[in-house]
Amino acid sequence: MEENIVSPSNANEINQAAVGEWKNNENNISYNDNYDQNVVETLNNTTLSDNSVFENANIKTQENNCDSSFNENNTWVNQTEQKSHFGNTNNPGYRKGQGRFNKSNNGNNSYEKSWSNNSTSNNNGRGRGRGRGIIKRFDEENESFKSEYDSGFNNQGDNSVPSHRGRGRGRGHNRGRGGRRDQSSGGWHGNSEDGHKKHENDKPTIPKAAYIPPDIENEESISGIEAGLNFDKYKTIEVKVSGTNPPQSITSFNSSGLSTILLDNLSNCNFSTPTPVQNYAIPIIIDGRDLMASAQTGSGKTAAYVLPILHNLLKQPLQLVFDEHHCEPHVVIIAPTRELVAQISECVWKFSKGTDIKNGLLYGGTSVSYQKSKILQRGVHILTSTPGRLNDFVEKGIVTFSSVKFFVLDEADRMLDMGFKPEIERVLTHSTMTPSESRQTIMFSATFASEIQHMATTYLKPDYIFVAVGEIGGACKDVVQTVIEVTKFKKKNTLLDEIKKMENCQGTIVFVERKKVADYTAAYLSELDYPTTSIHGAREQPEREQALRDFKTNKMKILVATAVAARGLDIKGVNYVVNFDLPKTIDEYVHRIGRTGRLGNAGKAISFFDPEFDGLLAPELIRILKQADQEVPSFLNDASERILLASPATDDFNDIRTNVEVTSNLVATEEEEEW
Ligand SMILES: Nc1ncnc2c1ncn2[C@@H]1O[C@H](COP(=O)(O)OP(=O)(O)OP(=O)(O)O)[C@@H](O)[C@H]1O
Repeated sequence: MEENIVSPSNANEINQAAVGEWKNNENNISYNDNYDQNVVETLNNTTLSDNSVFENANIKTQENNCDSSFNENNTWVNQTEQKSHFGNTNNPGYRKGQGRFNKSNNGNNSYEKSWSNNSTSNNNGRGRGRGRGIIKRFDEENESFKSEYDSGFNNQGDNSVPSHRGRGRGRGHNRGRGGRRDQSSGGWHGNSEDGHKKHENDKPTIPKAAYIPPDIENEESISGIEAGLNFDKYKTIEVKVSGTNPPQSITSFNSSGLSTILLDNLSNCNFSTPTPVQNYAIPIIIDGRDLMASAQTGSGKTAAYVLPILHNLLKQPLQLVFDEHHCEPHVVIIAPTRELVAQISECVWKFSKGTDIKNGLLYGGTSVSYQKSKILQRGVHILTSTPGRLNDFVEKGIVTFSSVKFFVLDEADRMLDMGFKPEIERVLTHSTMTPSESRQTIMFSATFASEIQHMATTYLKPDYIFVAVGEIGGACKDVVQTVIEVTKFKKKNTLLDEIKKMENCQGTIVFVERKKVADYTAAYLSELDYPTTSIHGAREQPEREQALRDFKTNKMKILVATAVAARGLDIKGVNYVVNFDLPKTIDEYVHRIGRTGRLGNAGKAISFFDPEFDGLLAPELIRILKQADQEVPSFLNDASERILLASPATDDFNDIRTNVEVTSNLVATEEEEEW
């Protein structure tokens, strides 16, 4: 099928779904969230699949399914299931909902005032219906397809996000404002009449647009965060190294032995002093050892593996292996989200500048044919990818692994948890993959639960080195953490209060659990004149990237995000992280609040704790607060006591191996070295 190419310039024109249930009683706008907490766990246990199917599929949307019976054989579902490697459909996640509408975003990628109860804005869309059925939906947080138990309908005219329909009939709960926002009139257009007719008559087929992301413009556009006042405090963090004969750590880039061209690039990027994780990881990787490393968020883990890998490639140049049909990268880096893959690839780009090293990237939501032609045009030494897209290319024989010398898992614990593990296993057990003895396997994360470490050892050589900078899974101490007790119905007002208290809300990320709450919250804040955008898995890729760009360039002050933005994203000037909804796991909390307070800069995290829903997190939250020398509010202690009565706290952990040598603070000081 021909791809419908969308370039960044017209990316904004794609509409996106925003779902939620609104009540607008004149001046009192409220949101009715029928969120069933229990379904989240189910959703987390769903299958992995490949996002690129999107691009190969003709997606049929059903518009405004008012009072209609829904097509059970959703085209999208069928397209998905035809792909046998998308595997397990036995484990559907179910999400309950009631009638709801989709609301498209406008062309500015923001949520401008748009839904005021204004009779002149033709704001009279009606949606009724209560359909239920198991449907397949792509979940970009997990880059996977999920089956969902969904009711409700799409009250939107030309939504390019596939609609999801099960059987349905009867009355729904939407009122008014569904539909597409027409830029020409600036209002919401309820389009139930039109939509209904189209649904009955022609069921339009909307080809999936294939997006070509913009190339990196220059170093300036991807420049990293500048070191903050607390950068020097990194020196005081305890570092534990375990494993036999670890190489001596370095104390400066100049004495690291890194190639001159890398040193030049480092200096161009204003990297003057290595961070602790760089002090340790660089010599270990240069020395050819496998490595599992944990260090706090924002402490330079990416450069800690990119630099020594580049160094080794430069020291022993490897011929590019490719032809018009396939290529064999020497380095494969896998990360969980698309934006993170792009960011890592930018890091490779800036440090390999001036060398012959070829760098490619693959991620979902973008044109398959474009990415294919990019990597086959000239071959790649280093390929950075999300797992789903990589496996798609592997299945098609476009990428094989016979030449792999380095295999890197960034956010390794996430890559090895239930969600991504099958995808990673598929790569590592691929018939062409070089055996672990013939490659270096490298894993990094700020969090590394011991069960994940156990799993990870399967892929590492037995003599791998383990480096722990500070407490594994600990929060960055430069983030001041505040926890506020608030019930779910008061969160919206509390958020507003907190934003008003900020001197300047520029650089605020608000994390929510659900995509529709992300859209609702972004719309709500925009309505109150706080320029806000959102990033989540139901947004089209161009919109996601535009949202990030708008936030990075301060066009938007606030970014409302789901888990897609929790890990790895390195954005300058993030001053606040607000956990509007707390995540389900403490590791996720650590990653989220780590979007601020990076590289020695100060940051602030505010979390809304709803005792009804967040109680289970209380003991771990207290542990993290204490570890980071933060105040523990009494309500949290109370909540924790209730939980601990049921289950005792877990111990701290380190390297899971008990039979290896452990060295603490192995780093030589500058003085020692000079001496
Ligand atoms: N030695 C250094 N000197 C100056 N800047 C650095 C140095 N190391 C890393 N940085 C910058 O610090 C920022 C954080 O780095 P990076 O994103 O690699 O952190 P991380 O540890 O991977 O964080 P996370 O756990 O959130 O993924 C980036 O902007 C990077 O360019």
